[in-house]
Amino acid sequence: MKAENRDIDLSININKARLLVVDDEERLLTSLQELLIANNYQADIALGGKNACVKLAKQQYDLVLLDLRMGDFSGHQVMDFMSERQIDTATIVVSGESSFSAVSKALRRGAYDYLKKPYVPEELLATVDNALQKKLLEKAHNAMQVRLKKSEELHRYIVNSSPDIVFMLDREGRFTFINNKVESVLGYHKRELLGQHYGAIINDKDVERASYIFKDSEQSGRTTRTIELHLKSRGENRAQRFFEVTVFPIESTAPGLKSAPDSSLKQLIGTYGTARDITERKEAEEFINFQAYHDLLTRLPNRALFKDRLSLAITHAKRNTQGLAVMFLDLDRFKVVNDTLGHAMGDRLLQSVSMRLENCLREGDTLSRFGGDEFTLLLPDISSKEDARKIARKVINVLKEPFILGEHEVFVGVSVGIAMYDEAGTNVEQLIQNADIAMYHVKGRGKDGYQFYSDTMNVTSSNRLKIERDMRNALDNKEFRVYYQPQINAATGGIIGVEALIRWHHPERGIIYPSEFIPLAEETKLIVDISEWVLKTACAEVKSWIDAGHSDIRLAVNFSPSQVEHPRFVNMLFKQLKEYNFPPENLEIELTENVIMNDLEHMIQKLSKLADHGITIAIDDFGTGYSSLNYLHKLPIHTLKVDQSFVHDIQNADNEACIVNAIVAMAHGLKLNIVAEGVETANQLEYLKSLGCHEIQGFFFGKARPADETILLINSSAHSKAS
Ligand SMILES: Nc1nc2c(ncn2[C@@H]2O[C@@H]3COP(=O)(O)O[C@H]4[C@@H](O)[C@H](n5cnc6c(=O)[nH]c(N)nc65)O[C@@H]4COP(=O)(O)O[C@H]3[C@H]2O)c(=O)[nH]1
Repeated sequence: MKAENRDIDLSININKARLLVVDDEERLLTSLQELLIANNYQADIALGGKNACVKLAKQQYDLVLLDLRMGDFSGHQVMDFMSERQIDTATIVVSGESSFSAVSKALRRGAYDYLKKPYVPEELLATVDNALQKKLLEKAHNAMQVRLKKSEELHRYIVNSSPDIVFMLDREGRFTFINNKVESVLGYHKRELLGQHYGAIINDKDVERASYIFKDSEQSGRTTRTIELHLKSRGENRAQRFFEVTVFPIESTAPGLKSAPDSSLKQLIGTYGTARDITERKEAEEFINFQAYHDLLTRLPNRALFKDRLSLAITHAKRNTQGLAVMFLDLDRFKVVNDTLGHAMGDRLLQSVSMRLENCLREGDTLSRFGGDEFTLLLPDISSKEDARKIARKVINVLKEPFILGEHEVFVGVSVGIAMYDEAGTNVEQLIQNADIAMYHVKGRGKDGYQFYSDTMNVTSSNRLKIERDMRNALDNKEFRVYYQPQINAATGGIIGVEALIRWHHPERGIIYPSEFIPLAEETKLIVDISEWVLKTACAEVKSWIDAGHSDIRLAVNFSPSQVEHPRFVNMLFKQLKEYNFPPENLEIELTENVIMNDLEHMIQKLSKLADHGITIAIDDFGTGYSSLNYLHKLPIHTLKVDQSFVHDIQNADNEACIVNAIVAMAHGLKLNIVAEGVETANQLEYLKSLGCHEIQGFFFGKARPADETILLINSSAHSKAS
């Protein structure tokens, strides 16, 4: 209560009120002063108008009893003085003057009352009391007005400086109030919105949701409702701002609002609401969400999102008895780019690869970056292997084209493993893992290409683990053997060399061929130990044949990618040759094109060292992989081995358009030795001979055999040559 009245000047204690009596008649002055003092007022006197002005200027009075007609300075002049100086003191005119004009002049100047001399003391006292009461009320009223104004200003300030848009709507949804915030946040002037329907500022796609919430809040009574909406704004860069809008209904009984005719009845008269700009928060949330499910470099879905989509696709495929394919993609030469051109270029390459891949996919396919240079591809609704094959080829071809990174032109290949639902798995993990296994089979041969997962790749991980364990033991248990396939001089039919091919004599499964375990050995890096063993064994066995008189016999050995990529590859090889005293010129190492292209610069150095020591180098499976002429002349290569798929294409001796023609012609042009692999028929042999291909390998002359059988063959070949 005290606080409330603080602004009201209640200084007029009527009994203690300070009065000024002004008259030019001294006697009258003192009698009036005495009367007032006797009635508990404080009363000063001023003799004449001028004296009154001096006193009024110095002292604040609650009431002036003022004579009008005074010689020096009239009562009217005193009143003018008061109004000029804004001296807000109540005035009662006590005068003998009773002309209408004098009285009305005094009242016009703000006199409270008029008392004609001579007056009755009671009448004067009553008039004084009355004027003081009136002045007190007036003061209280003024103070209340000031407080009200301040309070209104404060509320206006609070509402307008709210961080939110604050608004009120009438029952029809038209703005009846909106704060200034709407101008800075949405760019509207509030005048243009008042009277407009709220729908005018709601983004079209949100209008329906909004109408539900606004209606609902009216219908359900008191409930506060919150909704997130896009509001339309002025200026293009703000077009997509997001707001959290909270609304609740206003009832007729709400404080400060006009009551309904029947005030006992609560009626809804509109809606009150706030709209908070949550664009930044939304964007941050979206970014966090995006980050959780995407790879930030390529902006592709990440592993988690891929698995999620695959899981949905599997459910869909099950329900609709449809197929789907999962592809596991691994870039073949990414490491080289990253190591030689730096990570920034590596990143650019990954971005370009993603873009190319995305461009060859359909809507509904999911491409994800699985990590590093690995990508996975989900192709829903694929029912035939043929369709999957087409896409795999497309993917391979699209990445075969060179990538321009700054001033560099780089080539990357891709190895693609494919797992078809439900043949290669029925759940997310199986399909991804089997596509990965299939990809390793492609990698194992060091070439870009694709391969479908098949059961022979050893389906389950427990199976993989078993093979891995068995493979580790196989070396200790001496279960590996080196078989030798003869390489024949087509003109003479004599054996000029042998290719060492590993076989695994598994105690339970019998002979296992390299295609079944080499990829896993490559994946687990066991290949290094196995290859070392093959080289040692073959060197030892073939050396014994050389020592037995077959001094020209050539030993061709396959080298795996991880073996060749090893930094000490050259030294290790020399060490082994030395250990078995194996003549380097009798050794030919077989590498696939992609092994070479994986790290061309280092490969040039490494192979040059080998060639300097007399070791010959053959490109295996020529024509299936990278097939770029560009590198051939940079490398010390001696032999091209035509891949057996091209040899199989030779149907008869007048076959004209086959690829073999081109490869042989090219090898001749580059003065390279050429070995045709996989020769199975006389027709093929004849045709190759006619092209000038003089070294032949294939079942036509014999499969790979154990060492003891091979030396017999060599002996007999040498014998027939001699005879
Ligand atoms: N259909 C048909 N096939 C023929 C014919 N002539 C030869 N072959 C087979 O073709 C493959 C030729 O070897 P490759 O291309 O180097 O391909 C080899 C090679 O890349 C890899 N490999 C074999 N031994 C080793 C090894 O000791 N170390 C490494 N790193 N890889 C090896 O495994 C692959 C497969 O070896 P194999 O199963 O022994 O299969 C051998 C051979 O048995 C023919 O007339 N018709």
